[in-house]
Amino acid sequence: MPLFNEPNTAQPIELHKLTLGYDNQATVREASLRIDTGSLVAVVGPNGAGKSTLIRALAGELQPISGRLTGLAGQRIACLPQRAALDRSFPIDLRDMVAMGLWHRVGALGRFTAAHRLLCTEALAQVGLEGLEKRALDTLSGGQLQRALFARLILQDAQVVLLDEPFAAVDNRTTTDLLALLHHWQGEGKTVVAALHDLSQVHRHFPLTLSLSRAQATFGPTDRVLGAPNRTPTPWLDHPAETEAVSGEAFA
Ligand SMILES: Nc1ncnc2c1ncn2[C@@H]1O[C@H](COP(=O)(O)OP(=O)(O)OP(=O)(O)O)[C@@H](O)[C@H]1O
Repeated sequence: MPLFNEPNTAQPIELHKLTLGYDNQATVREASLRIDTGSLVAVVGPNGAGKSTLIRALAGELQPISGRLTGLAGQRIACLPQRAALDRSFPIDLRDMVAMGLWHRVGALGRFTAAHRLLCTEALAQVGLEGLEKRALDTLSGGQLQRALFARLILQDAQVVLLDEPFAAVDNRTTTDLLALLHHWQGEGKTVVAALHDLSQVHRHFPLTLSLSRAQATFGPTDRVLGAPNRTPTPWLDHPAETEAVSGEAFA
């Protein structure tokens, strides 16, 4: 059951000759593609190919070297970074951490009401953590913590959900449950983009794939981008990741 009933005003995300990188070195070069609203997209590629870089750009945390990224302005975007930066020794309980997802509703000066508390309880129940509201963060297992971070994402109720390796070092049961949540979000019309390493998981759950290799982006239906399931070697093994220098003139 959705916790919120707001109209979904999401728009397609478009990359127009988008070049991303650091210190004028292109990690993703001149990518042009369109991600329709309600898409479930895997971003794959070898280590260092630029998956996190792309997620950071979509989250608005990294400015392009050149090109444009459109369709994200005015949309609520939720991003779960890789190995989510969270100090587990911070003295708050699980409900307080999850409640941060309600920031857009409560605001800096707003009052945290009984209705907000109930939303936290419901979100925790949706990820299988009912009854653990008062638990300190440092008493949670890795899988429980990841479930809690997804409960926070539920409360963020974003139109675009960005996930950087959300299932790394997470047990199978948790992964299965959280994948179901991704499908649920897609069913609600949210756009979900997740950087992933497990290609069989991508084949099973992600209809669309954006593959990054040699700074090039290839986007389309997963079977077309990655080949048939269980194909070996992985598509990019012949082409190890590299960055390309961006000439000042070319991108002036
Ligand atoms: N803050 C930064 N400053 C400079 N270079 C960076 C920075 N962050 C990443 N890079 C470089 O950009 C390239 C892409 O990194 P990125 O983290 O996006 O790759 P990735 O595909 O997510 O890798 P992995 O699968 O290992 O997480 C790498 O060469 C990396 O060293």
